[in-house]
Amino acid sequence: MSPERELDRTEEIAREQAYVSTVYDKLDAERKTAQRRLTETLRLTGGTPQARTERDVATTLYSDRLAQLGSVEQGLVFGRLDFTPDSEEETAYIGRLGLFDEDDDYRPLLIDWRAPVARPFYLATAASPEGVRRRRHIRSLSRKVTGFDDEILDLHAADQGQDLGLAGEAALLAALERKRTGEMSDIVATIQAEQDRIIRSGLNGVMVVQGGPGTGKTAVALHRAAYLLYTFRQQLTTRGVLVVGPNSTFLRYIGQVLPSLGETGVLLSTVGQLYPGVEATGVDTREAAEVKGRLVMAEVLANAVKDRQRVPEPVLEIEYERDILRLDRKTASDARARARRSRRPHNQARRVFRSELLDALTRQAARKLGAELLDPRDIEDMREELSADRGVAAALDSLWPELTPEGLLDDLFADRERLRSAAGKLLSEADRAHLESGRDAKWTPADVPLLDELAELIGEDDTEARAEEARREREDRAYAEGVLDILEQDEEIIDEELLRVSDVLDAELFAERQERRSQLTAAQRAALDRTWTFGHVIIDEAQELSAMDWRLLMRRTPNRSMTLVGDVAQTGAPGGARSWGEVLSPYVEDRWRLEELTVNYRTPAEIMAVAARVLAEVNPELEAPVSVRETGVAPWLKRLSPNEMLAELPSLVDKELSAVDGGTVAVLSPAERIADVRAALADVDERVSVLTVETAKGLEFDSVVVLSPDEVVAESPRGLNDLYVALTRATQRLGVVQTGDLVPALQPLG
Ligand SMILES: Nc1ncnc2c1ncn2[C@@H]1O[C@H](COP(=O)(O)OP(=O)(O)OP(=O)(O)O)[C@@H](O)[C@H]1O
Repeated sequence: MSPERELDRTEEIAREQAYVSTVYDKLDAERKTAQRRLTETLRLTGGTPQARTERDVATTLYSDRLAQLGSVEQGLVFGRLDFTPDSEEETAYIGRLGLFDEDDDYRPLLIDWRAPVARPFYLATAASPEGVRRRRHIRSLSRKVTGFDDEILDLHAADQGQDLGLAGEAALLAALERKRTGEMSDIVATIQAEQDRIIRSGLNGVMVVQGGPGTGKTAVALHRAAYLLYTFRQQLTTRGVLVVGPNSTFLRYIGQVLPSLGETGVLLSTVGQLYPGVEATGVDTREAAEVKGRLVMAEVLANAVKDRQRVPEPVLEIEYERDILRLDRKTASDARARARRSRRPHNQARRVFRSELLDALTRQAARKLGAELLDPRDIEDMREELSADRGVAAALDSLWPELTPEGLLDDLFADRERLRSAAGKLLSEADRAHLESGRDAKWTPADVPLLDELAELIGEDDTEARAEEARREREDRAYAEGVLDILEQDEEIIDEELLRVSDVLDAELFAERQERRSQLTAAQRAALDRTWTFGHVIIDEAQELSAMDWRLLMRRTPNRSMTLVGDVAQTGAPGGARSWGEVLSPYVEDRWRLEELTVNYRTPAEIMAVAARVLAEVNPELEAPVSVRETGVAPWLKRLSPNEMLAELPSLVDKELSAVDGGTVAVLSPAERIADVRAALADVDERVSVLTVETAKGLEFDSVVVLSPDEVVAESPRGLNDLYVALTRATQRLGVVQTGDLVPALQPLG
């Protein structure tokens, strides 16, 4: 760069610094105001219940605002748009949130990246500039502007990224070259046009985002959550947004992205965490997980519940008051048919069944005593006595017991006969054997959708609990009103005191109601409530979900406002998706829209060439995404015996660590060898992760070493898909250690 141009740049940086500093000053002022208001609100005490509610709302509001203002510190201002002279727009600065100058007629100082005005920052191209003359990416470190990259959007200007339609190519490449830390970063400054369209797509309906590895599906999904919360805040804050990921390692990896965008009201969860009260820490065998995920399990479970609704074969004798009552098959069958016809879940229909049988037993007992001698009141008393009798209760329970989802599922998998009866022809003997032998003492993630299905089938008999709650509320109110009456009649009590007492009484009732509604955010409440339904659900790595997982998630999204992101070419789960249509048709038929991402931002071209050969073996019709960059570093392959591999791993990993100079390294191993590999790398640097391919899904590392690829392929029916996933985790370097046969697709490496 010539000295003059260098000087110009320095001056330009100083000008940008002055503006950016003004924006930070405004941020500081906003923080101070929010803090002051919060402190003032917290200081207030007493007042009417109405005032207290208002105070609670204000406290939440100011705390949220403070958290939001605190989260946008880094890279607050990252873009600037200059428009053509004939455009009506003025120069606009784009950043992580919107800030306005109240003293200057609310002139925007900074425009939130999600606002419609910011859109040209992501969409404008030389061919379609949208009134933009220049797009500038501002680089900064803490509050200091360190540089900028300009793009002049006129047709004569060179547009290097034209082939792939990249916006802000220099800033994008700088972001992609950055060393990975083990936590995903946001991409607000460099969102690309094809991604922007998906992020800002409307709230309603089911949208599927299909894209190969590294195309930014996860990034897009999270930015979409932030966009939807910004644009449809009213609608979404009450019901909340759920983001589902494949496992907790993945959730930790993405956990910081939304907070860094100032959004904390999103529940991140795996399917296995969506059944409150159950921690699914067990592990299924691959085969057991596959069987548990099949759609027929819904029928098997429905049968299992029906099997617990029995009738006597042929007569049940019940001892009652030194006599014997007889319950025959026909009476019980009629009662069962009536209870089932009520279409209520098992525990609620149980009431109908019991009531029918108590009627029958009362008639029988009355006949024995000579029914003509009894009046209706005697008969009613007799029914109550029968209902309270332990022997009778036990007999009725033996026919139609109260069930819990956990109890029933445990019994089903532990009892060969029960399972055989419920499965009928739906499961083969081998399938059933997988369910029995694959049992873990702990619940597994694949059990969770089964428990959820059972919770629907079994239901909860909350008649008494609800009646009790209503009674308590009535009593409290009556008591409060009674006391107030007394106080009003007592002339000795002065008005002020009367007011105070009435406040306390009402406040007590109010507090009780509040306790139930609670001050938690929608996301927090949703996490505690199995029957919660969300305003929008985003599912990442959606191709991995089983049919039973889908049933659970669809129950949580009755409005079908969903974003599903995934790649059917990366499906590793044996029960995972082969096509999106197949997965969705039971729920929305063909009413879903497909968006595709085509550019790979993660994996350099050299590595992608290797991965693409594996993909061609999976299915020659599938196309690998196009890499956005090259590194000039060829992937390496080493042939070693298994023992040599374990011995050499520490030094191989050390070499990779120094090659990525402060970046991250992953060693991806077949599941069979993972324990040995972990032991061999026990003392290694914390930037090294040792993982199976399954747990590496969705993650990325600067360098990846794949061990024994032939075993990865052999380990599962979708082994080639797994190998494809493994090879595409790298952002810079790839190595392969071969211990057995060479996988044909990797031949050119050797
Ligand atoms: N527009 C962008 N600007 C900067 N970085 C980006 C952009 N899009 C994607 N990336 C980066 O590319 C990498 C891959 O993105 P992401 O993990 O979202 O891809 P993915 O499609 O979910 O991949 P996979 O299916 O392999 O898990 C991440 O590091 C992400 O930050």
